[in-house]
Amino acid sequence: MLHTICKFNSNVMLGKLYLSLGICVKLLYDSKRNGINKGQNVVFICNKLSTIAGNLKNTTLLSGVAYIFHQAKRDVSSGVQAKNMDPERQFFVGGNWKMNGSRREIEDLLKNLEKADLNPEVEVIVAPPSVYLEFSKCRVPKNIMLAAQNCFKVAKGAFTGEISPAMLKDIGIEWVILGHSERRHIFCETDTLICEKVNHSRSEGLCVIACVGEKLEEREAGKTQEVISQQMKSIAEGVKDWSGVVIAYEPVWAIGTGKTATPDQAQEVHCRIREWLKENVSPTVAACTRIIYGGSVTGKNCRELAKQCDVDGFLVGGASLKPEFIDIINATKQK
Ligand SMILES: O=C[C@H](O)COP(=O)(O)O
Repeated sequence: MLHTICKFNSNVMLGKLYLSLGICVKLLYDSKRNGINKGQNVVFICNKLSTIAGNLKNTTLLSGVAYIFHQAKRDVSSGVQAKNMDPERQFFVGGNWKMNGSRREIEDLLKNLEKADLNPEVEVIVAPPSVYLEFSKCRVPKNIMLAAQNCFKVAKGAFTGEISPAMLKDIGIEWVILGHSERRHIFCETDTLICEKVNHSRSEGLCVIACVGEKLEEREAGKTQEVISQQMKSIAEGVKDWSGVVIAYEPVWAIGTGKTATPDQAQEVHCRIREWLKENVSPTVAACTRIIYGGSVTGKNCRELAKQCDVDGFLVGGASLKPEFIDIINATKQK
């Protein structure tokens, strides 16, 4: 896609070429950082270029931008967008450290990740306890991003013990986990509150890993689909721009229990979540949104789970504190 957009004609001046290439690379980088997948890149870059072109005064730069804009638009109308809408979703692995770790342990975990041979095609985040986010920010390897494990629904105020998306952004954090079952069931967070948190986080520019999942009794009562649909509905009500949202399916009965969902069970629910997105949001969002699995993922079971066509990664708890986290990150490499 980048190749297509940057296809210059030989009579474009070298200066314009470099300036324009620089903008393309920057925009592509921004689109990746924002969690935008290949399918959305052309549209994203078109929109950004039109904004830049609208604001620029430098005529040389403007002509370079206009040229790329023209090329990008032409490619969109000639079907490049449609081709890239194939669900090529970048594999995503998150490590949720929950309420674990000390400065020393976190330093070791990050050093081990830095030394590891991680598949560069996988997007990796780790979520330390909030008190260690800034400490981790100074030590996290460049190829890994940080997430908070929670945040509140407003920017500031009298909310003792809470942290806001604005505060997370202020210290350079780009992701947050919301709606985790431990927040739902131990801290009694409702769908309404989760919706408000998702909405506020997205509006502040934080990317969100939004969790859904049924309890054992709900599964046994045949209510999995109903529960997941309700949770998806409240999350979706808080999302206008899906480019920075990852959905984590975490069956509550599989979290920290050693009872992993079978690959078929995971695939069945992931497929239904994608169908839900298709019917209730849009086919594009359904095709581009990563749906990751969480619940007793280990170095041993990750490869079979990763083979499922709608499993786009993992949210890992216990095993993210162990060396096997590296095998989980590399699950697709070892297929
Ligand atoms: O956020 C992660 C999930 O709660 C999974 O935890 P677990 O891998 O320890 O089962």
